[in-house]
Amino acid sequence: MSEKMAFIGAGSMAESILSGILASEFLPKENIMVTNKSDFERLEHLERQYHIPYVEDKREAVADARTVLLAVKPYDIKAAVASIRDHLDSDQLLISVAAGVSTDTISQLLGRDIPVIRAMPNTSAAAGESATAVTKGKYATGDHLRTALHLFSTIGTATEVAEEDMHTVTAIAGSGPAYVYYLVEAMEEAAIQAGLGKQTAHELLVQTIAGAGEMLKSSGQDPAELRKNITSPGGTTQAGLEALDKGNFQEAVMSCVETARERSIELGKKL
Ligand SMILES: NC(=O)C1=CN([C@@H]2O[C@H](COP(=O)(O)OP(=O)(O)OC[C@H]3O[C@@H](n4cnc5c(N)ncnc54)[C@H](O)[C@@H]3O)[C@@H](O)[C@H]2O)C=CC1
Ligand SMILES: O=C(O)[C@@H]1CCC=N1
Repeated sequence: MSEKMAFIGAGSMAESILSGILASEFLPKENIMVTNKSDFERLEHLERQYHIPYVEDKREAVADARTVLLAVKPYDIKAAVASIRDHLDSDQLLISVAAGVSTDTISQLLGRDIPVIRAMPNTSAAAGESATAVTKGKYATGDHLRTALHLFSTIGTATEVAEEDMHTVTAIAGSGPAYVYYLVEAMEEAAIQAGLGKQTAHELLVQTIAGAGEMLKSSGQDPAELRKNITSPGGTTQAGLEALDKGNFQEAVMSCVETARERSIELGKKL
């Protein structure tokens, strides 16, 4: 079996993962095949951008692949699995990144004992900085799990979680980057309204977020401690945090995570 990898679905998550894989040199571009449903513009974009040959015939794409990565929307999973099911063997590994969709559901759709791993990466994979959680289905072995952990560790961190925790993981880590970007958008807007140039505001915020992330990673301090180190009594930070509290910041964020988690559960049930 070659080390080839086939992508079923050529959208933003597929692009983030494959660009991360290429940058990390986990696989050369010749070993990656990408298919899509009907949007050939996406395939042409990937070919132009990453020189990845696209394949229109799914049989051709999966026949040769050791790993098949399913990166279609949850509502397209049924059709996508149906289109590859007959071309898969039990010595191949199917990895799904679809939000909410359980490994049992995928196994049922496959109707065969193909090993399945469910993964939840995020788009920071493109920068080698995804926080990916993985869980294994009933036909997947420890070796399959290690293969998936290895693959995702080339594009960030990779952690095994229990399948029941995947909805929570999706809410905080899969969707998480979007909440950070939303915060940055709001801070940028406030700075611009106060008269700061857009570019200056943007550059300061990018480094502020990256620096805070680095402190969370490397300081050994928890977030509350790091926050307290910045908050002088009666100072600017305290004033700002009090305004956030007035706007029920914590409740809003907790409701954001809980609502995203519930949506993940719904997406899995809708199939
Ligand atoms: N975008 C993100 O940040 C993340 C997305 N995910 C999951 O990744 C999956 C894909 O999401 P996106 O890339 O954002 O969606 P997208 O809409 O950008 O891409 C999905 C692609 O799948 C293709 N497709 C649909 N049906 C197909 C079929 N039967 N065969 C082959 N290709 C087919 C579509 O043409 C499209 O290009 C979703 O299930 C999502 O839950 C997981 C983690 C993060
Ligand atoms: O919004 C979504 O449904 C997907 C799953 C996690 C991030 N994007």
